[in-house]
Amino acid sequence: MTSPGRSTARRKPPHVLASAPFRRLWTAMSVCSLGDWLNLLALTALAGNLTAESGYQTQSLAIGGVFVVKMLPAILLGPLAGAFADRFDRRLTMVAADLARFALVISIPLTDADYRWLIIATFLVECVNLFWVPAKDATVPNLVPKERLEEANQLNLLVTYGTAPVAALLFAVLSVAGDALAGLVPYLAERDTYLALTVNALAYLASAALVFTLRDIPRGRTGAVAAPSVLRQITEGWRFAGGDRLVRGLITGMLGAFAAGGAVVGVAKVYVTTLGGGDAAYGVVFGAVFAGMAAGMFFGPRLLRGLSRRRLFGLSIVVAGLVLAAAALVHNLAIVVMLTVLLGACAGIAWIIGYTMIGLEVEDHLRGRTFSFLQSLARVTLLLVVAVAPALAGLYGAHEVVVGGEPVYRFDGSNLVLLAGGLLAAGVGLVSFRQMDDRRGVPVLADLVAAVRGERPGPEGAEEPRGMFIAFEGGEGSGKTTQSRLLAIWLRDQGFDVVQTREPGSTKIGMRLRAILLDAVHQGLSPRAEALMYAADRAEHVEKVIRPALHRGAMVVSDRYVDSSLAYQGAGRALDRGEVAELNTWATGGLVPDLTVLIDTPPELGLTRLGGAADRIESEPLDFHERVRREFRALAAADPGRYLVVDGTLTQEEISRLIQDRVRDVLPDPVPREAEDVTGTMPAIRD
Ligand SMILES: Nc1ncnc2c1ncn2[C@@H]1O[C@H](COP(=O)(O)OP(=O)(O)OP(=O)(O)O)[C@@H](O)[C@H]1O
Ligand SMILES: Cc1cn([C@H]2C[C@H](O)[C@@H](COP(=O)(O)O)O2)c(=O)[nH]c1=O
Repeated sequence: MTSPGRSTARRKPPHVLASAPFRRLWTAMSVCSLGDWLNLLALTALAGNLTAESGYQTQSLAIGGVFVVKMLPAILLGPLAGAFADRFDRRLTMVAADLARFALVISIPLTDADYRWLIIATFLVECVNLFWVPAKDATVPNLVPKERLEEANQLNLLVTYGTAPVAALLFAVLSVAGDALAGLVPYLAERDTYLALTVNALAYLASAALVFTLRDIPRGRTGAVAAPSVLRQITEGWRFAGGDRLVRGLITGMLGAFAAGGAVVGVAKVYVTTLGGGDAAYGVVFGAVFAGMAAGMFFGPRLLRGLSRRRLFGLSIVVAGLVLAAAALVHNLAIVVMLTVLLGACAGIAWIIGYTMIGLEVEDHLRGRTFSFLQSLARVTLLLVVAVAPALAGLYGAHEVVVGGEPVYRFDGSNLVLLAGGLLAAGVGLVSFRQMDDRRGVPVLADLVAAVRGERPGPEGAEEPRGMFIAFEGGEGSGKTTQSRLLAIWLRDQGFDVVQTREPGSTKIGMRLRAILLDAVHQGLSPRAEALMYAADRAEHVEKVIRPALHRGAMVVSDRYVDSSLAYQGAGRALDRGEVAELNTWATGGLVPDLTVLIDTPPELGLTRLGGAADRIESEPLDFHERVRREFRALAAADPGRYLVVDGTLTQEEISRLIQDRVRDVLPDPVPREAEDVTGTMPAIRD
C-alpha cells in the first residue's frame, strides 16, 4: 500500500457509472433497494395496525413475526437458491423475480389482506429475493471491467443502505398523504400503509422494465458458484478470524452495535405508538437511525482525527449503548428522534472503523472470508434480536408506575428491551475498548478533549515540546535506515536542526542493551524480559536524546520507536498488546511521534536485502516477521492521520520523494527562529 505521491499520479480510467449497462443495472438496484426498505416499513406498520385492537402483547409479537419471516428464507434457503439461480438466464431470472415481487406486494392492498396473508406474502417475497440477489451479484462483474469492480461494489453498498433514510422519509410522507386522502377516499382510512405498499410494488415493476431492456447480460451460466451455508461460513470464519485478538475485539464490538440497532428496529413501531406517534413518526425514527449512521460514517472519523482509531471504535459503541438506554427512559418523541440520530452516528463510526480496520488488518487471501463471516454473523444476530426483542417486549407487556393512585411513569416491554439493549451494547463496547486500547495509561477524556480541539495529546504536565518528531518503522531490511538518513539530509538542506537517532542503542546504556538484545547467543530470552529491555532502552532514549532535542526545537528523526515493540513483542512474541502499549506509554511518558513513516516491505524481500549473519531477531521464522508486518499495517490503519505508509518495494528515490512530499506538508517555517538565535546566521546542524 502506498500513499499516492504527486509524481506517481496516473490518468484514471472513466468512472464505473460511465458504463451505460452498469448504470442501468445500478438504477434498477437503487429502485429495488428503495422498494425493499419501504416494504419493511410498510409491512411492520401494517402488522402493528392490524393487531392494534388485540393489545400490546399481541401487537409486539405480530410485528416480530414480520421480521422473522423476512429473514428466515435467507438463512434457511440462501445457499440453495444461490446455486439454483446461477443455472438460469440471469436477466430473465431478475425480470421474473421482479414481476413476482410486484404481484405479491400489490396483492396485499388489493385484497385488503389479513395478517395471515401478510405473513405468507412476505415469506414468498423473500424467497423470490433469494433468486434476484445472486443473479444481480453475478451480473455486476459481467458489466464492469475488473479494476472497477470494487468501485461498483461500493456503489452497490451505497444504494443498499443509502436508500434506507430516503425510504423512511418517503414512508412518512406517504403515511401523511394517506391520512389526508382518507377524507376524499374513505377506503384509505386506517389503511395509510397501502400507499407505501403500492409505491413499493411499482418499484419492483420499474426494476423489471429496466432489467428487461438490459441486453448486455450473458444468457447462460458462466460458472456456477455454490455458496456455503450461513452456519458453515460462521464456524469456518471463526476458526481463523477468532484466533486474532484485534479481529475478535472488532467483531464483538460491531455485533454489539448491530444488536443495539436491531433492538431499536424490532420495537420501534410499538415504542413510537406508545409515545403517541403514528406511521409517519415510525418512518422518521427509522430514518433517523440511518441518517445518523451516514453522518457518523462521514464526519465522525474526520472530526476526531486525532483520536486513536482503536479507542474511537470502543468509545463510540459505549456511547451508542448509553444513548439507547437514555432513549428508553425518555417519553418525548422529539427527544427520542434526536437521540436516535446520535445513536445512529455512533453506530456508523463504529461500523466504518471496524470495516476499514478489517480491510487493512486481515491478509488479502482471508479478507473475503472474514467479511462474509462478519456479514453472516451480523445477519444471524439481527434475526435473533429482531425476533426476540418484540417477543420480550410483548411478554413483559404494558406497565405503569402508580403513585397515590395516579399513573406517573410508563415503563412497557419496549422500554425494557431498549434499556437492556443499550446497557448490553455499552458493556460490549467497554470490553472491546479494553481489548483494543493502544494508549493504556493515558486518560481517555484528555485524549477526547484534545481530539475535539484538533490537537494531539501530549504527556500530562509536560512542557510543550517545540520541535517535530518523526519515526520510521518497518520490518527487517525494509529501508528505514536508508530513508531516515536521506530525510535527515534533506531536512538539513532546508535549514533545520536535525537529530537523527535510532532504537535500540542511542545512549550509553542503550548500546549495551542492544548488544544483549541482538546477540544470537542469547537465544531463549523470555518475551517479557525482551519487552522490558526494549522499553528500558526507549525510556533512556526519550529522556536523554529525544525530549531535550524537541524542547530546543529540533527535528528528531528516529529509526524505530514504540510501534516496533507493539509489532515485534506484541504480535511477534504474542504478548498482550495492551500491556506492551501500557509499558511503553509509561517508559516514554506518553510521547507520540508527530508522524510515523511505515515502510511496508514483504519480509521475504526485506530479509534477503540484509548482509552478514542474521542477528537474534532476524533469525526468527518467516511467520514471525509476517505477524510483525501485519501489526505495523494495523497500527497505521488505526490512526491514518499520523502515518504515511509507503510501499517498500519501490526504488529508494521514489520512496524518498513520497516521504518528502508528506513531510513538506507538516513542516513548520523552513528555518526555525530558535535555530538562528542559537547559531547567529547559520541554522544549527546536529547529528
Ligand atoms: N527501496 C529499496 N530498494 C532496494 N534496496 C533497498 C531499498 N532501500 C534500502 N535498500 C537496501 O536494503 C538494505 C537494507 O536497507 P536498510 O538498512 O535501510 O534497511 P533497514 O530497514 O534499516 O534494515 P534493518 O531492519 O536492519 O534496520 C541496504 O543494503 C539498502 O541499500
Ligand atoms: C526498537 C525495537 C526493535 N526490535 C528489533 C527489531 C530489529 O530486529 C532489531 C533492531 O535492529 P535494527 O537493525 O536496528 O532495525 O530489534 C524489537 O524487537 N523491538 C523494539 O522495540
